[in-house]
Amino acid sequence: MSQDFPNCTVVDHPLVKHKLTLMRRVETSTASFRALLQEISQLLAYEAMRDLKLRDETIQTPLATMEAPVLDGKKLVLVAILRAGQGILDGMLQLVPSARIGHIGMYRDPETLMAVEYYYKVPGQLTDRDVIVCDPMLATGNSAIAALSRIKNSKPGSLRFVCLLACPEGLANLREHHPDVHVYTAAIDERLNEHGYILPGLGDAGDRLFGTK
Ligand SMILES: O=P(O)(O)OC[C@H]1O[C@H](OP(=O)(O)OP(=O)(O)O)[C@H](O)[C@@H]1O
Ligand SMILES: O=c1cc[nH]c(=O)[nH]1
Ligand SMILES: [Mg+2]
Repeated sequence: MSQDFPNCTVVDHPLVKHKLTLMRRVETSTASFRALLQEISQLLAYEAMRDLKLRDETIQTPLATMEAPVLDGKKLVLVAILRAGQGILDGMLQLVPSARIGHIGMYRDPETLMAVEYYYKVPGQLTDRDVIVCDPMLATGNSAIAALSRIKNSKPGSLRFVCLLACPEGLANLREHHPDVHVYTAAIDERLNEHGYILPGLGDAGDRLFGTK
């Protein structure tokens, strides 16, 4: 848990730190950025999924019968905040291919920095499911707050948020609106600039992931 933000776990691992540094570098190509985001998302998932429930199943090894733990992938719902959240979702799906998927389309109004929703498709029945909302950037926190509020209407069994980079302003805002939602991130950067971008950050995650600039 982060010292200043009890609602946040910084996944503080050399592999995560190294890959994040590569992603931050301005000269990193779109192809590398995409591959790195998938890889780092799997490392973040390792922590974010640590307390998922298992059930025992009777299996046969070559030598014996045993009760062995299995995940119920269908109980897990991964929700990407479009566009950039798709990069995290793709990485996590490789670990839990049977997870159910949701998409929330949102963009930030550049003037107000408020989130504008343009798409919502999430499995309807969430009451007995673990939901992980994915978006690489927690900047003002407005997009995450809006997405989490929307999902809470369906009363999920549990709800957590995974990002790549957070900042103090976004974490404080998120904590104020959703104190019950734990955040997993690779790093907490210094601050926001006057345009609502994370410093030092990595720039515009969506544009870097999809090569749109
Ligand atoms: O915490 P916030 O201040 O709300 O900022 C974070 C949001 O900004 C980015 O999305 P963007 O609006 O650029 O959309 P995109 O993913 O389509 O590029 C990012 O992927 C988050 O969704
Ligand atoms: O630094 C930031 C802030 C919001 N969205 C991004 O993609 N990057
Ligand atoms: Mg963007």
